[in-house]
Amino acid sequence: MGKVGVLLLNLGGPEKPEDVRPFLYNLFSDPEIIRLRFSWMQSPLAWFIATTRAKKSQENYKQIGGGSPLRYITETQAQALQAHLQQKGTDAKIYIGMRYWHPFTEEAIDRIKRDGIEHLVILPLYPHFSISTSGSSFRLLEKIWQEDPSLNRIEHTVIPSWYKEPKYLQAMAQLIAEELDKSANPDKVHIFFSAHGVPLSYVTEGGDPYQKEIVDCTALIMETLNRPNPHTLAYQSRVGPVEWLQPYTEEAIPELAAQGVKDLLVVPISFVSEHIETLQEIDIEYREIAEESGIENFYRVPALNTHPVFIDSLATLVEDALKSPSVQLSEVMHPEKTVKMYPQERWEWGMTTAAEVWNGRLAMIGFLALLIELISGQGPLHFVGLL
Ligand SMILES: C=CC1=C(C)c2cc3[nH]c(cc4nc(cc5[nH]c(cc1n2)c(C)c5CCC(=O)O)C(CCC(=O)O)=C4C)c(C)c3C=C
Ligand SMILES: [Fe+2]
Repeated sequence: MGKVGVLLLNLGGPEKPEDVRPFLYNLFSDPEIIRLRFSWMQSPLAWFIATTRAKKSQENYKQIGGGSPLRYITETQAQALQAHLQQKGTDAKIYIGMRYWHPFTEEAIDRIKRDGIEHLVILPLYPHFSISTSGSSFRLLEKIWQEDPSLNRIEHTVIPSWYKEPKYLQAMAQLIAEELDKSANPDKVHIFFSAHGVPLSYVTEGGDPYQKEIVDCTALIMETLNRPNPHTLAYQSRVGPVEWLQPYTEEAIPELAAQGVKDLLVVPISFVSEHIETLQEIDIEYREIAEESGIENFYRVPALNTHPVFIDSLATLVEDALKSPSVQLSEVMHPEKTVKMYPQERWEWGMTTAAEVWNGRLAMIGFLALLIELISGQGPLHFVGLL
């Protein structure tokens, strides 16, 4: 086999306070994160949300040292994976492609080309598929491939999701068991799986398999753990006014406390690395909510980071992908698939729901224009460079 590369995909995170606003701008500019009918609205809206959210978000990052550890952890995972693959007899170079911050996916592809990689395994560091995470990165890669025909000489294969990989499940169960055993009464601890949420419409309208994969994964981890503890699954990190997957973590914790739970072990389930949503949101915000509601012992399972069994599971995924028939980006993202990246709406005349939605949208556009003018001191036409 010729030169092998592995592209690890992740979201990326701001490394210092000044990075927060541009990072948020990149994130909210992504149509897979905020779905808008008019693409020209995406940039002004991303600018508006990034500007208004930056201060709060910077304060959160300050509580964990000023920036996200995601780049550093992903780099150590990449080194560990490269060394482990080498040990097992597979010579592969590992690349990191972040979606919204450095090192960007585009930079990784440039390096892959420069290094003359002939076989590329595309492995998202998200065990579960969501339109908003792996889907968004695959969509970007598809665009990069379409714009650069020279990439077609690289044979690529995609691993869309991999939460069933037995060593991944073992690593999760091992970490949970270690935390349980720190408690005075391990069997009484309530295991609380906290997954990153997504807007409900991603699942109900967009066909995102994310919720199903999270539910399946939770059951598989409990089966692998093989302990008698009660458990709950809830969703964290809601952003904006729309309904997200429920139950919400911040509501489920007080409910458990009201039912008499005193020992709670939080398991971050959608992430494989420590980042703001484990270090700040769970360790600080949810701990506070838990303690105020009467939970006496609040524990948290660490993220997998470079856990050797987890690195072994990533290596197995890469080895299996190289041996199996390739899965093309176009197959994962094909519009005929049940996952709809941009849900299409059908227009009907009359006093229909579609008309109501459109009236609401036009009103929102007017309101947004007013807000932009209030904040920037310039009207929307100035803002988009037309005046
Ligand atoms: C499986 C993981 C993730 C899903 C699903 C996901 C969806 C999703 N996220 C937002 C909004 C934000 N996410 C932010 C940061 C962030 N999110 C994930 C993972 C998932 N997001 C990671 C790994 C990170 C990076 C964390 C870091 O350490 O820097 C942020 C920025 C932080 C903040 O201001 O709260 C936002 C905003 C949406 C809207 C969404 C689904 C549509
Ligand atoms: Fe997120």
